[in-house]
Amino acid sequence: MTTPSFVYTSVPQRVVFGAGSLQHLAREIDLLGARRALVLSTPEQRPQAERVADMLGAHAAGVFDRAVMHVPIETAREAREVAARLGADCAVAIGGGSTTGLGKAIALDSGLPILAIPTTYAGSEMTPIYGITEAGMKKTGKDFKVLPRTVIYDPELSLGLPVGMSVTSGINAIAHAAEGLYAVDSNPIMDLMAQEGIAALGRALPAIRATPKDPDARSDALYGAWLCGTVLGNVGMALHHKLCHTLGGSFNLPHAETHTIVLPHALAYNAEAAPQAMARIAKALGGSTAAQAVYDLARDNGAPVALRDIGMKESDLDLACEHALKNQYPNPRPLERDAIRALLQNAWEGVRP
Ligand SMILES: NC(=O)C1=CN([C@@H]2O[C@H](COP(=O)(O)OP(=O)(O)OC[C@H]3O[C@@H](n4cnc5c(N)ncnc54)[C@H](OP(=O)(O)O)[C@@H]3O)[C@@H](O)[C@H]2O)C=CC1
Ligand SMILES: O=C(O)/C=C\C(=O)CC(=O)O
Repeated sequence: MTTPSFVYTSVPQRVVFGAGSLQHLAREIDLLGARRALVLSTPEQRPQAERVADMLGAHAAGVFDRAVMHVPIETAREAREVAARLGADCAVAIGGGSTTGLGKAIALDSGLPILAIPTTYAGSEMTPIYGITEAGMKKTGKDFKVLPRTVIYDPELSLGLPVGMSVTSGINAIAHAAEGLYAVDSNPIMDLMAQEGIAALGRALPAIRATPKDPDARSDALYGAWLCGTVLGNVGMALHHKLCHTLGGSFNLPHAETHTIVLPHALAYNAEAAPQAMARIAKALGGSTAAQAVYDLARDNGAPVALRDIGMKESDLDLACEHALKNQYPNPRPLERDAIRALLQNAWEGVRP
C-alpha cells in the first residue's frame, strides 16, 4: 500500500499523564508562568475544585463553580468578569467537557492560558474547538487561543465517574476517532492514534462496568480519550458529529448519550463509502462490522441505544433531518435525504444496524 499525500500540523501542548499526576499541578502552573489561577468546575464538583485551589495556595485566585453543559453566553460572561476582577492569569478547568468549555470561553475573550484536568472522556481538552450557546443556538468555532496549554490526566480523578456516564462518554470519544479515520484531511499519525484510542476504550469500558474503581481500566480509558480527543482536534468531523450537534442543540438531548446512540447508524450509513476506516474500527473493537461493534459495546455495557429513550420525539425526526441537510459538509457518502431520514428512524427505534 502506498502512503497517500497528507498535511500534518503539530501543536504545542503539554500532557502530563498518570495515576497521581495531579501532584504536579503547582509545577505545571509555574511552567506556564502563571501566578493567579481561577479554578473552574460544575457546582457538584466544587469540593474537587477547592482541593485544587488548596494545592495552589497563594497561587489560587478563587473558584468559579457555575459550569453547565453547552456554555451559555451568560455563564461565559460571568466567568470572564470574575476572572478579570480577581486578576486571574490562568484558568484551571477540572471536570468534563462542560467545564473545559467554560475555560475556553474565558480564553477566547482574554487569551488566558488554560490548564485542563479532565475527569470524563469527551476529549475537549485536546482541541482548539469552542462552543458557546446564545439565544438557544450553540455556535462552535476554532481558535488556537482556546487550546489548553497543559493537560493533566490523572485516572484517580475519574474513579468516581458513574459507570453510565463513563460508557457514553467513552463512546463519545470513540466517535471522534471513528470519524477521524474517514476525514477528508486525515493523515497517518491521526489514523494510528484513532485506532489505538478506539482499542483502548473498547477494552476499558467493559472493565469499568465490571469494576468501576479498577485503576488500570480508568487509566486505559483516559489514555483512549487523550488519543481520540487529539484526533478531534486535528482533523474535520463529518455526518455523525453534525447529526449529534443538531440533536443536542435543537432538541436538547444529552451530549454523550446522543453520540452513543447515533454512532452505529452513522457508521452504517458511511460503511460502503469508507471501507478501510470501517475495517480499522471493527478490528480495534474486535467486531465483524464497525457499526455492529459500536452498537454492541453500548448495549452490552448498559448504555441507551434508542433516541426515543433519551427524550427525542418521533415527530421531530423530519425537522432533525432538515437541519442535518442544511449546510453541505464533507462526508464519505453524499448526504441523501431519504437515507439520512432512515438513519434517524433506526437510531430512534434503537435497531441493531
Ligand atoms: N470543544 C470540544 O472539542 C468538545 C466539546 N464537548 C462539549 O463538552 C460537553 C460534554 O462534555 P461531557 O464531559 O460529556 O459532559 P460534562 O462535562 O457535562 O460532564 C458530564 C457528567 O459527568 C459528571 N462528572 C464529571 N466529572 C466527574 C467526576 N469526577 N465524578 C463524578 N461525576 C463527574 C458530571 O457531573 P456533575 O454535573 O455532577 O459535575 C456530569 O453530570 C458538551 O457541551 C460538548 O459539546 C465535548 C467534546 C469535545
Ligand atoms: O459543541 C462543542 O462544544 C464542540 C465540539 C463537540 O462537542 C464535539 C462533540 O460533538 O463531541
